Amino acid sequence: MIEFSDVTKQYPDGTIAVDGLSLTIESGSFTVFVGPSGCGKTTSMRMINRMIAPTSGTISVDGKDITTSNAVQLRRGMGYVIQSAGLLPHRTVVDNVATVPVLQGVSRRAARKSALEVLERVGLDLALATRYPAQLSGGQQQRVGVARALAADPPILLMDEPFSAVDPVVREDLQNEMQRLQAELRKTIVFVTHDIDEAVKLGDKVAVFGRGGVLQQYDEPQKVLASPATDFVADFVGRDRGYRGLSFRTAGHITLREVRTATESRLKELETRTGEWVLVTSEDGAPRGWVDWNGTVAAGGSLFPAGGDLRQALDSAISSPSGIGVAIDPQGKVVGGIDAADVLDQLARQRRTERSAQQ
Ligand SMILES: Nc1ncnc2c1ncn2[C@@H]1O[C@H](COP(=O)(O)OP(=O)(O)OP(=O)(O)O)[C@@H](O)[C@H]1O
Repeated sequence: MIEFSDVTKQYPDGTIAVDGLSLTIESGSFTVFVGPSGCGKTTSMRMINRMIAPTSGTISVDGKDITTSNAVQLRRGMGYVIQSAGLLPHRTVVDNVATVPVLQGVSRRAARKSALEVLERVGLDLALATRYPAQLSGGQQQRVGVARALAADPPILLMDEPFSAVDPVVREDLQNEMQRLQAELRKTIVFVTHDIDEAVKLGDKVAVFGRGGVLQQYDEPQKVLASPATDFVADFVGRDRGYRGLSFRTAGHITLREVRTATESRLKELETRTGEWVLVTSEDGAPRGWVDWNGTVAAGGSLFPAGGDLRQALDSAISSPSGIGVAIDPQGKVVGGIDAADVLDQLARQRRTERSAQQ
């Protein structure tokens, strides 16, 4: 457990970066510090591993005031990942990951062996292990950065905007990987971002910081979206918060619609009525796109993993040229369709149930 008690940081030039922060971070939880630039997220995070000292207040880890531990010792229990990955340019990937264990006295051979295991765990192709950082893409470098932070198996992981510098597709991959890893490892993670979407996706809890380093709200992400504590939070989470909130609601109860399908090889024989769309699939049932009643082929929209959330369901419907979202099973085969009205009905039903449970 990490505990901030009335922590303030004022820099020598008078800037108050963090103002009276009190916050408890449970062990094994994924906590995201989010807020606009300059609101004290990084300063707060760096006070946890004593890279920055508070002006007043105390921070404790597992009940122990961190100023009573040796800073080097303290940092051994905390992996640290930064935006630029921060890899050593003249060391290979595997040696970058092995660095900290070697410094801690593990033999080079044993450290390399476990470095390869960690690299595999973060989803890096092991063929890249003998490359130098400059020979990797930004996304691959970030995976190595995460592997390096995990190499000494620290209970706490501090991550400062780790995925900000990569493109949105790679970023989503890295976020998914992080969720998978955390389900496996259950570290205490503190993650800084200015992206509210990233925060609500990854966080068990989200701490929204405002101007002057004042904590505005510390809550589960769905609560931050549904009931912003201040105007600042409402403004920061933005107009799409209703749509974002759908990602916390299951679409598992929606009955899928039947969708007319045709394999690519049978397209020529297809007869359709006006207004009818047919979903084109591969021979093994994976969706390929849609064809309309004139025989015009259109690319498909996003796919809805059956049993997923309402946001995925709605997005699949509204991004589909036919208006019908395509639901797929874990093998990627089409299992049915979903339209936007089904999603809105389900939302209304869930809300009614919640309201009657509250009464
Ligand atoms: N060494 C320093 N000296 C003086 N002021 C500083 C110093 N480091 C940060 N600040 C100021 O403290 C405030 C908080 O900065 P901090 O980096 O913690 O914010 P942040 O929320 O992490 O921002 P960003 O998302 O831009 O990194 C800002 O006003 C910043 O300019």
